Amino acid sequence: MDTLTENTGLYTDYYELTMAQGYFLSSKENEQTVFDYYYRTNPYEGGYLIFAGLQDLLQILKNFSYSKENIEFLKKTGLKDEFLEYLKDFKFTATVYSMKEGEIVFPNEPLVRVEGNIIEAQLIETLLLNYLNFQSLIATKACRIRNVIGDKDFADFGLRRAQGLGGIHASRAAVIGGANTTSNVYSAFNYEIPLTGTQAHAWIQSFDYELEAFRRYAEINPDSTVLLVDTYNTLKSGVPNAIIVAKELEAKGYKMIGIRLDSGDLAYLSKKARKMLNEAGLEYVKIIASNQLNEYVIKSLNDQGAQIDGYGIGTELVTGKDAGALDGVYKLVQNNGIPRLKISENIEKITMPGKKKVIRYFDEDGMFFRDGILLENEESTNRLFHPFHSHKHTYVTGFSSEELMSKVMENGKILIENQSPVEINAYVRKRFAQLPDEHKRFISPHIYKVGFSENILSVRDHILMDLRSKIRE
Ligand SMILES: Nc1ncnc2c1ncn2[C@@H]1O[C@H](COP(=O)(O)OP(=O)(O)OP(=O)(O)O)[C@@H](O)[C@H]1O
Ligand SMILES: O=P(O)(O)OC[C@H]1O[C@H](OP(=O)(O)OP(=O)(O)O)[C@H](O)[C@@H]1O
Ligand SMILES: O=C(O)c1cccnc1
Repeated sequence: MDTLTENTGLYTDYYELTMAQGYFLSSKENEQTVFDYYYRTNPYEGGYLIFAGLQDLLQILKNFSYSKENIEFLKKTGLKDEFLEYLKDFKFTATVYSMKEGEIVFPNEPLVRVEGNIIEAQLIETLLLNYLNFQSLIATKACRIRNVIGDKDFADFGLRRAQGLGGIHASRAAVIGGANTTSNVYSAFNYEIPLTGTQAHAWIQSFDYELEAFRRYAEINPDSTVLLVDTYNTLKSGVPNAIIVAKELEAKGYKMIGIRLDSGDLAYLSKKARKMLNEAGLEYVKIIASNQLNEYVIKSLNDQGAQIDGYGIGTELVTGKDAGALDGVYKLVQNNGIPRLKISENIEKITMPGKKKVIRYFDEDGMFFRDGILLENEESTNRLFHPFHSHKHTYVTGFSSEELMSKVMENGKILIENQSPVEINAYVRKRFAQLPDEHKRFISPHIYKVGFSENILSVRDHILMDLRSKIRE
């Protein structure tokens, strides 16, 4: 499910429409085209990406069409009647191949391949990038955070600081990457995510006494009480009052869930609060921390021996700080059966032509070893090569392997089962356990190697030679 359910064809940049019109008026509308989606640089200076956003994307592609009002609007923008007539009955019917949502992926490998007529494949560029780039960025941030949180609770608190409506997708992606719950009611409803909530300072401020505010909250929510203890003085007022209320709950047969620390030195305060709670026989009361947290602060809190059982994380999670955006791109790699490429001044930006498949090779312990990019019709390869330095290569004969992309949409029909973000996260966890630790570290992670088959490089080099000779002519 998603927020946009019908006539989603305007979710695009205008140049996609002007190109589509151009293809149509040049009688190219039946040309069969292949586009690849991939990205070039891991966000957060990290060593991997969690691929996310696929299910939302497929849903919106199913509804990629134009209403009467849409067509009237497009007419005013200057698009021609003949093309608008074509758009009136437009439906997205291309075939889509993709990595599984939640797959751990690496730069320069195709994550999604779209095969269709040139108009439909072109028109969805912006939408595909908008969905996959953002959710993958946030899922990756969440995975990095989960990596330092271990098995403790991790709630997404981000909606208030998210980039507008992006917050709805951010909460979904946060759970795919590793958050257990969200405070975002809309996303919880839309995507079946477990919902949690404590209370803000306003609740406590609205009463004359902190104790009165705590008591009232516990009376109304006896089996889900988490008390925010830092409104006046965490150790002198908040924690002692929370202990009184926890004891009162105990007398009524309930167990208070926890307290929340939202300012100050979280290591110091959590240790002191733990001691006070334990001395009162409240070992079961959890300490939740929030306040501008990220993977680095949490790692430092771990190093300091902080006594924190769960985290609420907002701003840094849902804005993908400090990456801002994922540089995913969507490039034409084949037209009417002919592999195509794009040359660039920047050698890294030369595209890989043709229909390709991605094979993951595993070492004898089942850990990721290499990813290989082969031509789609290649059965296997013995060696994987660096894209530009052919002396750098690896033998992959004898390694167990898995093909990573499969068909997920055909003729407007979604071919995969709908999964909740929590279910997708189960796959992330399974795969993350197979990623060697050296790719997970925050500082200078080891680069995971993605190699190419000899055949694919030879196709590329032939086209390059051909293009260069044309430029010289
Ligand atoms: N022991 C600690 N070690 C490392 N970082 C910490 C520790 N305790 C808190 N932090 C982090 O330091 C930052 C403190 O920020 P800041 O000074 O703005 O908060 P505050 O003054 O305690 O609270 P606020 O401004 O929200 O009332 C937060 O990002 C917090 O997560
Ligand atoms: O810090 P984040 O990771 O974004 O987590 C969300 C923050 O939102 C709430 O604060 P609020 O909006 O009341 O502002 P505050 O920072 O003044 O507490 C909550 O108490 C967290 O501190
Ligand atoms: O439930 C909470 O405690 C919460 C939710 C959003 C932001 N800050 C806190």
